[in-house]
Amino acid sequence: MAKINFGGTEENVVTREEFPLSKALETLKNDTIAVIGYGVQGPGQSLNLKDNGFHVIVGQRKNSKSWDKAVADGWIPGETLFEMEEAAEKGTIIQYLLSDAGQISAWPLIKKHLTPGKALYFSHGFGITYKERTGIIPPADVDVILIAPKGSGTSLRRMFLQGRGVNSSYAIFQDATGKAMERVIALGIGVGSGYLFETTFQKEVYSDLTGERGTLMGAIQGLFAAQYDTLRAHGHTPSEAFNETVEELTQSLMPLIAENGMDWMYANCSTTAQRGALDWWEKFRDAAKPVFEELYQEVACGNEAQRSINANSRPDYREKLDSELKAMRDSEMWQAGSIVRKLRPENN
Ligand SMILES: NC(=O)C1=CN([C@@H]2O[C@H](COP(=O)(O)OP(=O)(O)OC[C@H]3O[C@@H](n4cnc5c(N)ncnc54)[C@H](O)[C@@H]3O)[C@@H](O)[C@H]2O)C=CC1
Ligand SMILES: CC(=O)[C@](C)(O)C(=O)O
Ligand SMILES: [Mg+2]
Ligand SMILES: [Mg+2]
Repeated sequence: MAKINFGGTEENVVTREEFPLSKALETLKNDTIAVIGYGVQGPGQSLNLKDNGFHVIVGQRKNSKSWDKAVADGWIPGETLFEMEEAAEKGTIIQYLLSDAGQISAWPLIKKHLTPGKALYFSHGFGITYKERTGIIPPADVDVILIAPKGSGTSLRRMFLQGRGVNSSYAIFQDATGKAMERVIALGIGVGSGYLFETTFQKEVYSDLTGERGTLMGAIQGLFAAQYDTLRAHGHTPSEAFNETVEELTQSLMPLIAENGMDWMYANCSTTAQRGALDWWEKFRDAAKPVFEELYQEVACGNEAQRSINANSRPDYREKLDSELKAMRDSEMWQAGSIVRKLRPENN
């Protein structure tokens, strides 16, 4: 285990150098990894594990879009693709990758097959942390572990195929076999992570729910909309408002932040822009801080989890989500965006 100093704080990190793929394969050589659920994380994790040489099977409801996708991706019904329950029975490591609400309804089915010595694996701290709400209480004689890739399952697969990878956090909730640590690390390396950051189930879910509701998804759309609407209200055209709000950020400036940090992005903009950004950022921080504090409290007390369980357990949750996403897509800002994207020089 390496100790790495992150801006003054030492943290435990497992690296691929100390735990290479060959060691991961050796650790799990007698295991069958059953990936339950083939939505977004399921395909990314199962295909990466398979390509890395692990013994993987997939469990998914028959007669579903995800089943057809699994077949199209090369999983073979009756050999490597099964109904969820059959896969759970065959697997010694059960990667529970249904949606968080799906995990609640399928739990009785999975629980039956958690015989002593097996491992139950999550990619989110949700089911375990909010167990009073989810009812997910694993038997005491199985390992309960977590690998949470810090990215979409789509990126996990794409970046693996590009020879890159997405790092993950890892946690152990229950070590029944005495081998939970080597098992969880082997799985993290197996899904293609290069570095594994130590966390707990609770820390993972609190930070994840805050992040996706905050800067990663919720706050960024809110900030975009506020600026776009302001520019439009003052007579700027849709293309001008979109370019100055989204396009320049994603195409030009975000890649610079990713490469070398915020100050370096600033340094590659004009002195005029640097002056203004340095003067204004704290005002935006102070305006947003109370909203983030409220968000964190809602996450920590379980209200956010409950809202998501309620909404996503409804039989028509998919239609509802699709119609909300459509409303976003149809908004003037994102309609302007779809045209601006087509006009990128490389698409010409
Ligand atoms: N989407 C992502 O990229 C990320 C997801 N995670 C976590 O990974 C886990 C899996 O998430 P996703 O891949 O997004 O899941 P998802 O929302 O794509 O659903 C996965 C599968 O669950 C099935 N499903 C849903 N409800 C079901 C039910 N009641 N019975 C049986 N099957 C049902 C769906 O058909 C689908 O194939 C979750 O714990 C999530 O929080 C973690 C990091 C990123
Ligand atoms: C992709 C990811 O890590 C998220 C945003 O937390 C999620 O999809 O739940
Ligand atoms: Mg996340
Ligand atoms: Mg999440």
